[in-house]
Amino acid sequence: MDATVLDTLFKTIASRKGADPSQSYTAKLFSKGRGKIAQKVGEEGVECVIAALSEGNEELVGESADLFYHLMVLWAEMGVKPEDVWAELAKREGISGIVEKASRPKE
Ligand SMILES: N=c1c2ncn([C@@H]3O[C@H](COP(=O)(O)OP(=O)(O)OP(=O)(O)O)[C@@H](O)[C@H]3O)c2ncn1[C@@H]1O[C@H](COP(=O)(O)O)[C@@H](O)[C@H]1O
Repeated sequence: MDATVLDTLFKTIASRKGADPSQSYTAKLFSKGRGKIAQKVGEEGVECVIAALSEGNEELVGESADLFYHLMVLWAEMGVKPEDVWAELAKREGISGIVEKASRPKE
């Protein structure tokens, strides 16, 4: 993942808070609120699944970009910073998902 591209995108997204919704798609999303933004993240996730199962790599790349964009709008809406997510990923580096799952407390 190229975190620089994502960090730049996040700064652009954050700069759209309070901007004119008729001039900026991001500002339009912010004006619609958290529910709509979260819904868009879900839709783009489903579109990634459809691209992978019924379309092809080109479509998957496009839908993945849509997903990242909408997810970052959700982070900005919620006050989550990209560094928070990068730090969480860095914390997991070298820890196998299988080992992590086995270490969870039994419910
Ligand atoms: N990366 C993106 C990006 N990816 C996807 N989209 C928009 O996301 C929308 C997704 O398409 P859909 O068909 O799901 O949307 P829709 O049907 O219009 O949406 P709804 O009716 O469901 O609300 C399209 O309008 C895309 O243009 C994006 N819009 C903006 N960006 C980035 O954000 C920057 C700022 O954009 P503005 O806020 O518009 O200036 C841009 O320069 C880009 O870098």
